[in-house]
Amino acid sequence: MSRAAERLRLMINHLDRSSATISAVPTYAQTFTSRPQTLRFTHDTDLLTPEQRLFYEENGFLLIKNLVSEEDIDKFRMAFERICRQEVKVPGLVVMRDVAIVKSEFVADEKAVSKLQDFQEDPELFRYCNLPQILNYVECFTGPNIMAMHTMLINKPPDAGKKTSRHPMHQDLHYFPFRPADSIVCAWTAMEKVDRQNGCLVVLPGTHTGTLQEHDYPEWEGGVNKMYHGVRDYDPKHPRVHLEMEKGDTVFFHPLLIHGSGMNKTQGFRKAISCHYASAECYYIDVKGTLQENIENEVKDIAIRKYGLGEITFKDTWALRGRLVQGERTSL
Ligand SMILES: CCCCCCCCCCCCCCCCCCCC(=O)SCCNC(=O)CCNC(=O)[C@H](O)C(C)(C)COP(=O)(O)OP(=O)(O)OC[C@H]1O[C@@H](n2cnc3c(N)ncnc32)[C@H](O)[C@@H]1OP(=O)(O)O
Ligand SMILES: Nc1ncnc2c1ncn2[C@@H]1O[C@H](COP(=O)(O)OP(=O)(O)OP(=O)(O)O)[C@@H](O)[C@H]1O
Ligand SMILES: O=C(O)CCC(=O)C(=O)O
Ligand SMILES: [Fe+2]
Ligand SMILES: [Mg+2]
Repeated sequence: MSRAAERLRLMINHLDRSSATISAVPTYAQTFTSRPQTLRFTHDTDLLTPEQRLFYEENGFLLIKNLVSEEDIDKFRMAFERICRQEVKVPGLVVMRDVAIVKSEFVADEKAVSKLQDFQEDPELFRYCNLPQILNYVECFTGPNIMAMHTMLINKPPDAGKKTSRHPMHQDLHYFPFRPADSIVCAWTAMEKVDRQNGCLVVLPGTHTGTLQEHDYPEWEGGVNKMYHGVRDYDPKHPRVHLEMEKGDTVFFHPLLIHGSGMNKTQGFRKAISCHYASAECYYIDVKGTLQENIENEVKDIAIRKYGLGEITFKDTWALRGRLVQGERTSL
């Protein structure tokens, strides 16, 4: 047994025996989730410290400082700018504009773009998903066979005055027709300093131990972006944590963790790059008749309308976009 594993075993024994909390483990969730008796959400790869494993088990997220170099982030930023200037055309890429500016005149400029989605065919941006230091952490949550299922570069615009720059509280699993949830993880890297002013991520710690909630468009007066569904009823009293991060810091989080982001009150475009990974052993599920049927219908509509695809299944919209990044492609 490795030293880290041995420390973890001792720690778990301690948890099982004692009702006291461990002061070394910073925990936001301990008042409303029971402490894990077994480790359900993490694998032992010798990378995570026992404290980090317990933190993720209890809170559903883990922030790693300074994981991606400035140099890489600057390169991703340049790749983003080239796409905005329309100097490259990337197959499958979805360029989204904020609902508040979408009706205004088109300008080929980063100021018109609020999000790039599905950049798996852009070699420079997709390099993010293959960064070894990211995959080493991802493996702790997915195991060794890893698929990159969903890619995004978010360029959160200054709020145009209608609060449309907010991202409602949601669970990413709502969008995914594959399981098990515990073998899925999102990596989200700040491309610059993100804080409450420019709309950092906001998470409800511990909610990853719950179930998938019903999602729908929130009733916001100023409008809501396409597909920005939110959890219909979440407990507004649940403690929230604002994840303030520096350039290169990366948070890994569980797809059931309820999270969103606040308004961008600055004049800058807040940038982050992210990838949702899943174990290649995950399997597709049929979401017909479930809470996810509304998103299935929306995604299928877009696939048909935008890509001129005939009948396509929700499952296939994912199978076509997913890419193997480590190990063997077995099931997804
Ligand atoms: C190989 C198979 C391909 C299958 C493709 C399937 C594509 C769908 C992908 C969606 C999957 C979502 C997965 C997310 C999973 C992770 C969890 C993340 C949580 C989120 O991030 S939720 C948000 C994710 N969704 C998006 O980002 C939406 C993606 N955006 C788009 O699909 C397009 O940008 C959009 C919104 C459809 C617009 O594109 P386009 O049709 O090119 O734009 P037009 O300018 O022509 O406008 C058409 C029409 O739409 C209105 N519009 C435009 N932008 C918006 C907006 N942001 N919000 C609301 N409405 C918008 C525009 O006004 C036009 O309306 P009309 O009434 O004038 O027709
Ligand atoms: N009225 C609301 N209904 C639903 N979700 C909301 C509402 N207000 C804020 N949120 C969501 O809560 C999350 C964070 O909101 P928060 O209140 O922390 O941000 P903010 O108001 O922009 O910033 P701050 O509180 O720091 O001033 C975001 O996901 C946001 O979309
Ligand atoms: O970057 C953000 O503002 C939130 C992104 C997010 O949660 C998502 O796209 O799923
Ligand atoms: Fe999300
Ligand atoms: Mg607020």
